[in-house]
Amino acid sequence: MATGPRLTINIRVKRFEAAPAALFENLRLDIAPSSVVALVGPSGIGKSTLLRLIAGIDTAFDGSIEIDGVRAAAASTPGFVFQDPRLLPWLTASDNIRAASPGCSEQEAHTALQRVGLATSGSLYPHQLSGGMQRRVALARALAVNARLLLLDEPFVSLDRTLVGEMHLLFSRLIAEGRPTVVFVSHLTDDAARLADRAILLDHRPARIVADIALPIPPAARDAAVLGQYRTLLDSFSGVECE
Ligand SMILES: Nc1ncnc2c1ncn2[C@@H]1O[C@H](COP(=O)(O)OP(=O)(O)OP(=O)(O)O)[C@@H](O)[C@H]1O
Repeated sequence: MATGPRLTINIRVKRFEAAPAALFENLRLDIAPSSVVALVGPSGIGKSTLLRLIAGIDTAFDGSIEIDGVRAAAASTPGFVFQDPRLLPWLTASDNIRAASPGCSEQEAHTALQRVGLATSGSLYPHQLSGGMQRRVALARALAVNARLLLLDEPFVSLDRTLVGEMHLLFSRLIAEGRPTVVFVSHLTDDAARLADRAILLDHRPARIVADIALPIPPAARDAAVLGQYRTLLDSFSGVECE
């Protein structure tokens, strides 16, 4: 079975020009292959920036980030899911996927859509898709780019409760099937309790890891009692919002 890569993060300094203080200083994080890591922390702490650094989109920092030993900026592009779907309105769902992934055939785009339950929607344009379907296309697009490493920035934000539940199930299934390495940002401990096998809580400025919590029971085996325990555990460290 395919497994995701190892991430080795060693940020000596990350500072935005004109910012009074560094965002990160001496931040070290080793992420094991095929683990699912939730990045949790207050707004503005640097979670999205950390995802962009891992993705190699932002290279303006002192230190190194390696994906299976290869510098992030030179490694295979990860699958990235943004807070909003960012679909091009003039392209069909299938062509949106192909546009993000040069060399992706129609058949491969179809397979990616099939994996997110949209096998019959490839010829529809974004305005013909519901909000939840657009999120699924965005996920299919990320899978087509790189199904081994997924970086997700608040992938469930502004979805209603039913859709969030559906997306949790979809992610759990895809993660169990493909065993990718996943790093996802969320401000809700519920997302981490349901999906992650490790939660990293960031706080302070420069941001520090204030808790590194293992969530060892596989997501499929987490019943209401386990989820309750995990949420309580995560809230006790983070003080962040819980659903
Ligand atoms: N391109 C940029 N130029 C200057 N400052 C930036 C830039 N991107 C982010 N920042 C600043 O870096 C800090 C961290 O931003 P980031 O978006 O990474 O935080 P976050 O933890 O993801 O926040 P949120 O949960 O609100 O999305 C913020 O103070 C933000 O203003």
